[in-house]
Amino acid sequence: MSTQTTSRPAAQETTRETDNAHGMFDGVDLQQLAERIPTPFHAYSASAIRQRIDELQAALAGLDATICFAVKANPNLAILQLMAQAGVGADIVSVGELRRALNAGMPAERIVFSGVGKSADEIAGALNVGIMRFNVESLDELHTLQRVARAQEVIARAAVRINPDVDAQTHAKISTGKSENKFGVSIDEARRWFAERGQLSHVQLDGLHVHIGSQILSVEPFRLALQRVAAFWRELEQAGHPINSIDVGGGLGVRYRAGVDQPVAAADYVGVIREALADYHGKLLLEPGRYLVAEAGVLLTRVIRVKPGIERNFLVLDAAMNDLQRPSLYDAWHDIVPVADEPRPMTTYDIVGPVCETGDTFARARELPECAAGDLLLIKATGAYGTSMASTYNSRPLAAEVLLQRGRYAVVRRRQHFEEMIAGEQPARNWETP
Ligand SMILES: Cc1ncc(COP(=O)(O)O)c(C=O)c1O
Ligand SMILES: N[C@@H](CCCC[NH3+])C(=O)O
Repeated sequence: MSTQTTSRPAAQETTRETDNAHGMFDGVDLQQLAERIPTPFHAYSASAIRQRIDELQAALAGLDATICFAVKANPNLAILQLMAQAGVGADIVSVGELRRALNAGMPAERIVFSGVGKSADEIAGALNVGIMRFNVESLDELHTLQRVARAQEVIARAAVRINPDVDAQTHAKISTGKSENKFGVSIDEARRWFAERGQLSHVQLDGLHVHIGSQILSVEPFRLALQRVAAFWRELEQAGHPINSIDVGGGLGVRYRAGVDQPVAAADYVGVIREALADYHGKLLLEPGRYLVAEAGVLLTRVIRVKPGIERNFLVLDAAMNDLQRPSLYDAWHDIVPVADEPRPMTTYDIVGPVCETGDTFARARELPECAAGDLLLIKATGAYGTSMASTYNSRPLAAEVLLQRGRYAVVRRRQHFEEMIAGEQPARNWETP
């Protein structure tokens, strides 16, 4: 799919914190943990998240850069708190995410608002708390921002999201930087915005933003997109439109399949940013989501039963597509391993959940040590876009989330009660005419 063109070795295959050999994860014995917390549940390693933040911050040393974590990757308050404590801000796409970021202690001046569908109410809410910047994705949105800011008698800071027409070489559903995608505007359109920005009395349009997609495993798409943004920035400077902030988006890929995926190291990624924007000395923003949290998370699940099917052997787990959608939605690979480290003969299973559709499949024809009912398994690299995309499909309550740190654990979301799941629903009693 993509080629690794950098000379530096890719990010290390395992780290001390994320090493789950012998059933340990951030110093916690997962067998013991699963005695305390009913499966399925998500576990995150705080140490592994901090390690990723440190890696990226170290790579950015000397630059005027702020990391704004893409909240959509994992909006758990404890995760956001961890980010806030490390000086990381937020990239939000809804007022729900804004509220989470503020509740977690992220200062408004470290929050950027992206997305093609910001409503006037959402814009008003974000302006009210004084967020750092809006990444504006259409002319209509720019006019709405001007209108709302004027009504509030404030100046909104804005960046135009450029669609650079670059193929991120990733899954089509998570590619965002091609001209056929709904995101951003062309450089031609952005040029017109700047030419006419004198008409914007309440919007300070002085930023550029680009985000070409997610789970990107090569530096080349980043390089190409940034070169296009940099050329446009130079053109704007010469035309007398100073740019104070360039937001390079997120998209850095992670290792879902050991021995196969070769993620780009943070230093190489930042190297590309430094190179493409060598003559730019303003503020830099980054919006990584997956890179900071994916490999720091695992989904713990037990085998309900082994079912010999007509053509295949099925391993039926207590986790399902409602707990982790990625395999069903994108045919995504996640490594799956037994927690117990005993030698057993290998066998081949289709690994499935209890939900009533064939798409509820975590892996097809996967080689695993022979399993039995009650065995504890780990589905790996589920820290990003796991719980954030979870649902209660088949009326399965949302799973618990647990934060681990050097041998200790804290439940950061308890398993949803059935009553909570149906809260707000009611029989059709009071019929009204609109
Ligand atoms: C605007 C924007 N920024 C950042 C991200 C985070 O992406 P990732 O999790 O791939 O780093 C996304 C999602 O792709 C996005 O749409
Ligand atoms: N939900 C996607 C990533 C989407 C990125 C958001 N812009 C995934 O699980 O891979």
